[in-house]
Amino acid sequence: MWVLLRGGYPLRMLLPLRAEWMGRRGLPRSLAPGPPRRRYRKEALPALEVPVLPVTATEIRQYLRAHGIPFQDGHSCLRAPSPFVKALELKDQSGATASFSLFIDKTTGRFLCMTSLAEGSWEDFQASVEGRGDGAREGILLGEAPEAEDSEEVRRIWDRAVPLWELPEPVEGQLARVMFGLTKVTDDTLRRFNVRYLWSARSLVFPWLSPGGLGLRGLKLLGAEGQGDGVQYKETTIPRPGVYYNLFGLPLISRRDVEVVLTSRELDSLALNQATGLPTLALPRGIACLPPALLPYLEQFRRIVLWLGDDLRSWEAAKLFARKLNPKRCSLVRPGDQQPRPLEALNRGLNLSRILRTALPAWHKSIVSFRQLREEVLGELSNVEQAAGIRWNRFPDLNRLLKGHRKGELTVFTGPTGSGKTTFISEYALDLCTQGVNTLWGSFEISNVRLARVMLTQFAVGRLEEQLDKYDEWADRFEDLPLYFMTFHGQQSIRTVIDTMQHAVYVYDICHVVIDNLQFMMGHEQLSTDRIAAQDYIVGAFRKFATDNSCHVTLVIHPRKEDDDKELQTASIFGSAKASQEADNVLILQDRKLVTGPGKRYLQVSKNRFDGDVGVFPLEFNKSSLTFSIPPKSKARLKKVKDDNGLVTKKPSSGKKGAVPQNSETCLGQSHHPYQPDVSKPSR
Ligand SMILES: Nc1ncnc2c1ncn2[C@@H]1O[C@H](COP(=O)(O)OP(=O)(O)OP(=O)(O)O)[C@@H](O)[C@H]1O
Repeated sequence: MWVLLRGGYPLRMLLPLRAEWMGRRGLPRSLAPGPPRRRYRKEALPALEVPVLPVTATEIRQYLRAHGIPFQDGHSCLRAPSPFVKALELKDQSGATASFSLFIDKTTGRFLCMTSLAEGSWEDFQASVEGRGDGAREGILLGEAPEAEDSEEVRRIWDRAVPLWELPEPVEGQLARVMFGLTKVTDDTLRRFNVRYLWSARSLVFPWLSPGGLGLRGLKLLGAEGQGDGVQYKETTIPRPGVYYNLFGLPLISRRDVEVVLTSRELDSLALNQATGLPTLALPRGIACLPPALLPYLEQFRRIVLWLGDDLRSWEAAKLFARKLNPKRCSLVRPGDQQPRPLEALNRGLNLSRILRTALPAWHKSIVSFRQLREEVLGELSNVEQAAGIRWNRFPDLNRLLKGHRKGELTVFTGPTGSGKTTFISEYALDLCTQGVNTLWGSFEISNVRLARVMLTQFAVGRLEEQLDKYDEWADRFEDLPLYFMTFHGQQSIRTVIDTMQHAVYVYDICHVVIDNLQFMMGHEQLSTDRIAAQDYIVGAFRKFATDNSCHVTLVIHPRKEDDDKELQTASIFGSAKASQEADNVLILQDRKLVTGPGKRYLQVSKNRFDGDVGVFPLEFNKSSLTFSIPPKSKARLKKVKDDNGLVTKKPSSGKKGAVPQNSETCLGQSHHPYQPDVSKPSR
């Protein structure tokens, strides 16, 4: 009997939020479309103390060759005969292809057998091949997983939902079509994709079906609400988003299809398929992520066109996903006026096939001409606001100075010991995370539990100690944030940390990594020259990582020892000038009072490569919610100082020319928090 599976290497160093400290619903769940996965014994999941090195595609190939296992090199996976098929005595139904039904992810080594649905880590695979499997300890295939906890609810909703044309009141069907922009989508298309409507929730219902179309694994409900002139859509998935892995449209894909169009919404897939007749698939969580667990299902396609949406964020997501899918087989539809998202294109009477023909190859050689870049530049110029990045909800002054949070940048953050660096950076990252920025935390100094407690308090904007009855409500919402933690504590080697970050980018589409703080990667060098050289090397490694992976890295660095009564400057960052040279942004938490301010801390942007705006704004700390916010009607003013070197020139702060008035908005003490994702839910 073949045995599987324990978590693969890097997953052990990454802690998804739900895994340990929130794990009320932490049942093992399968990660890919298809019938329920086979489970392994939970107790077979050992806590790993010694980090195992990640595997490379070359090592996987060498291993397979050394053990006489034939394989085919695919786009993102290697395909090999599945030992699990033989072990389970499953019939090989369609010849050679089915016999090569084991997909091994080239980046992580994780495997999935498409026939038996056995899955596991690279180590599990090796253990199985080498016959090291001691069934009891490693976890024997237990047969079908028990029914998921939500399955009854899924079935109940599905049974109550009906096709749009079967609604008792035809006018309801018409109304729904208008709300969802489906007036041009035919009944036939809706029937093929098995789309229903749940009248009581005024929601469309998209099923998550197994590849054969037989089993029902989950549902996505899409509600629409009129808002002003437009319509606001709201998605609900069962199971919850973190484990909803439905490639919508999969049952309609034939084994012979060699081309597919990926969309970010089910409605777009319907429109595209109807207008072009091409196979289409919708990603389960839109542009938020492309989980590697879905990659085996996309291996058969020689060409993949990504048509994800009509804004810059969709375009950026398409470029990132193409890397994972192998850019050589990907083409991207660029957003533009005449290239809106597919459903809108259908409704506007545009020719969708023609738009698809304009898709640009995702693959670039290392040297490009301006001709290849000109469209990209135009995209940025015509979407200036989006190109400036994601704006903070809680820190409007940061938006004024930095304009937004952009991919691929390195931010260095410093401040005196104990000034509140971790507390501030936690809220700064949380703000972005609640807006869908997939975030990875490396907290080497304080434990993940303590950090998560701070974050949860900031998320709820209040002390939860005194209202434990609200804990679950907040924790449930917090759990759905795309937030992950490295499980490192104390000194770590930079190589291990970068490898783990790399893995997280691949698996969770991480766009923001927070490292608190750099000193924990510097080893134990005693000599100050060694320490400075070590720091330069580490800063260089993070810089390269940010650029290569289009991922923002925020790096906390301690300042050098300075006079207590002096303000910190860019040059006060510990080490050589390398950190501030490599950084795109330098933020300093100053704990000396503003000259004109009320004795509060303030944040200084002392370097901003994006457009050069630098300056300071006051922060007010709220001890019960652990949040920083802007004091209402503060007399303190924002200083805007431009300096070519990125160094701050000290200037008197009040009443100066060029000063920007302080935003008087405040979030504290309000029962309604504009930055909460869903304010109508729990009360405080
Ligand atoms: N502005 C503030 N005023 C008062 N207390 C604060 C403020 N900011 C943070 N704190 C509190 O001070 C303590 C230390 O904060 P934090 O760990 O964020 O500081 P730090 O600068 O990261 O520390 P270190 O230099 O040790 O890394 C925490 O208990 C936090 O709640």
